[in-house]
Amino acid sequence: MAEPSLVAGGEEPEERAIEAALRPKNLDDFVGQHRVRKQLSLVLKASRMRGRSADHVLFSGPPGLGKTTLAMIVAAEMNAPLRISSGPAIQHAGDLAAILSSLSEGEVLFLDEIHRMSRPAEEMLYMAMEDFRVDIVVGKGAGATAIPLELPPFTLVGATTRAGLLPGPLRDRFGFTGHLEFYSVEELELVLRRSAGLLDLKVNSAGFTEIAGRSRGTPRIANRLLRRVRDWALVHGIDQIDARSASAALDMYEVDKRGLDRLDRSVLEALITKFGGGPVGLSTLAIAVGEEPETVETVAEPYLVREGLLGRTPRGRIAMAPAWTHLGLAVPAGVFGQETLDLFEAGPDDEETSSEWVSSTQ
Ligand SMILES: Nc1ncnc2c1ncn2[C@@H]1O[C@H](COP(=O)(O)OP(=O)(O)OP(=O)(O)O)[C@@H](O)[C@H]1O
Ligand SMILES: [Mg+2]
Repeated sequence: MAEPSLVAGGEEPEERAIEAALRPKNLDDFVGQHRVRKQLSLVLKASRMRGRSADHVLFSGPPGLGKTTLAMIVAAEMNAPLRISSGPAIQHAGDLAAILSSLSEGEVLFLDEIHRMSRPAEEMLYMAMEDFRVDIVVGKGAGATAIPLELPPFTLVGATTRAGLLPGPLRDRFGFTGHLEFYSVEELELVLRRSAGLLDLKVNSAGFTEIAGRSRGTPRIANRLLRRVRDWALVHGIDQIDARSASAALDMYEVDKRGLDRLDRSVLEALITKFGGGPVGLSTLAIAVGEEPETVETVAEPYLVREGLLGRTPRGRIAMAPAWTHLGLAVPAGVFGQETLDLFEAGPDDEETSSEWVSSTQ
């Protein structure tokens, strides 16, 4: 199997440590997402004025856009302690009861990947969110009794890459939902400027623009590419990074002008050269590029679909007209353009193509 992609990245501890170091610590440092930021700021300010813990908050959106960062900012802005857990870590209602019963007044509980919590835990959470109370069940079968337990007021901050998978009753119990959008190139330039300052790196405006344009609308990717450009500059003895050095560095890492990496391009190349543009089934396509179907589906496809380069149809994957152009090939007659893709996207209950963005990590 190929090495982890630069764009999809990995979960190495070093990676996480750097990510933590670059995280904005307050709302003023958080770039972009103006609507969410303004609304959240108001919610937090009002709770501070009332002297109460803030309403429960949900952040949704694709990976790497700042959900965890915002959860930490909520706690910081409320001057409250923060407890972190996640849906997959809470498999039994008892796991959740243990966390809830040890919260202190005003504490912020961050539940990442909240859509992956077990059903019984989820039901316990409903009551905790609404009434600040849980029923602890003691014993089994007919002799089981529920002992009610009062909880101190707390703020739940949930994060999910798949808001569509959250049950309605859970979604309704959040007082505020912030949906994060992909960032513009200009916003990513600001993210990069801030990170370059923290990393003590000299980059000129054109250099920032070059990196931002290849970052797939995602701050996490922007920061990652910046670090690779930094390595390249160091090795090549370059002091001030400009568009040319940024571009040479990212070309070397095989991240192209559109943010596509090696895997993305080999998927498109295989689709076009081996299968005449498709349709071809996912597993056949995956074999052709020497990857697991899941990797192709979750790592490469979401961005290719978003960029209008690849279409998912009931009969398999197809290359869209811009895919030929992107690879420098002439578009053959009869190839699907964007209008046709929109037709496929219209299917109401095909989750992968709903307007709600679908995580590339699940
Ligand atoms: N608005 C922003 N301004 C500056 N930096 C940001 C912003 N949003 C995200 N980042 C940076 O991107 C990195 C990833 O953000 P974060 O971990 O919050 O994403 P996430 O939405 O929680 O992703 P995941 O769904 O994978 O958990 C952080 O290290 C942070 O430095
Ligand atoms: Mg996160």
